[in-house]
Amino acid sequence: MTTLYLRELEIAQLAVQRAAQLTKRVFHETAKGTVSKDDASPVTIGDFGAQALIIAALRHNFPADAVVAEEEAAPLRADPALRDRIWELVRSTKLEDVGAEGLLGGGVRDVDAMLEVIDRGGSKGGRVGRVWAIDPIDGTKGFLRGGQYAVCLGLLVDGDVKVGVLGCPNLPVDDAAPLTADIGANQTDDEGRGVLFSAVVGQGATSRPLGPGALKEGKKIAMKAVTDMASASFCESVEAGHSNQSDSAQIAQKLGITKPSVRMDSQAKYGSIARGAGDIYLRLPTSKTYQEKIWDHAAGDLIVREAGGQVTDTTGARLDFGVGRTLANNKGVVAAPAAVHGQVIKAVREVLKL
Ligand SMILES: Nc1ncnc2c1ncn2[C@@H]1O[C@H](COP(=O)(O)OS(=O)(=O)O)[C@@H](OP(=O)(O)O)[C@H]1O
Ligand SMILES: [Mg+2]
Ligand SMILES: [Mg+2]
Ligand SMILES: [Mg+2]
Repeated sequence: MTTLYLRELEIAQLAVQRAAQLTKRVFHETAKGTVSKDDASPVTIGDFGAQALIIAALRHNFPADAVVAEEEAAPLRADPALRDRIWELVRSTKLEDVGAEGLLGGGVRDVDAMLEVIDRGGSKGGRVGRVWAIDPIDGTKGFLRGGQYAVCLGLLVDGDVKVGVLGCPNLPVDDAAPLTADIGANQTDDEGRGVLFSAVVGQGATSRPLGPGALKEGKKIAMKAVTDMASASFCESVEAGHSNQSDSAQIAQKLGITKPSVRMDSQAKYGSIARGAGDIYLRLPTSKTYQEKIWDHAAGDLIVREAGGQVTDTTGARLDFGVGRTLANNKGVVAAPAAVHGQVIKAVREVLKL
């Protein structure tokens, strides 16, 4: 039993590590090739490049698996200059460890293969079979602002998350480092930064340095016990449009939480609470129509649950990853240590009148 999903875990970790090397290069460039998508959200050359490298690694190792990924190649087909900038990044990003690079299949053949591989992320998802969920850069706005972002990869089997990996280049390596108020801006990936969170179902969650060298043994991580709500705080989005701020203030008041929320972009929030640096992840619906995307939650959901947490929507129902590309059956997210999750949900339901 203990070797279950071992190969999937190894490939996922290496694929995320390699993709994060690409995003780190873009993070340090002033011109990030930002394009605005139809929903007015940004995407950069880093998002496209990381998606190409991750899908290439998955296709080499698990050619029969379906892939649900956030980005598509259409804007690159319409803009050869943008396409060529991404190709240059993809072509030249390799793992230092030749053996590890070989395991990933050695990258992408040419520029046309890159466009093709990016568009392999268009699966509908669903309840049956193996589906990889990819967010090549989660928290693109944070990435552009110099805040937190994450490279995210999860494996769903028949709708359940079995493997989750999060690469967070701008979080401290040290699991015990406290979360500072300015974690959402002016971050670096200097020495001491860059962490890779992983989990396999039934086998716990770990953290280890993200790179650039060979991946070291992971350390088990666990959520911090919340014994007193007065010393706890919420971990929430930076973007006000992604989580309802006035509802969260009322919920905090009901629970007796007095500390301000820690604001951080991306699934770095899930990783941070899973290792006990933060307490409770709260994401409250801002609109009746927005459906959360599976790639924004799959890896984080498993990592938190394997670290001793519970992850549900605002009604207390588990996140349902088996209904397609979105979490159509869920509204919002509440992730907390198992012992206090029920108490948090009660307050959320009262305030949201659920
Ligand atoms: N309206 C609305 N409501 C909720 N969530 C939304 C909404 N619009 C976008 N998104 C998704 O939010 C992803 C980033 O989420 P976070 O809130 O964790 O980070 S951030 O503080 O907003 O950067 C972000 O992921 P990326 O696009 O990968 O950055 C979006 O998928
Ligand atoms: Mg996006
Ligand atoms: Mg995202
Ligand atoms: Mg993204």
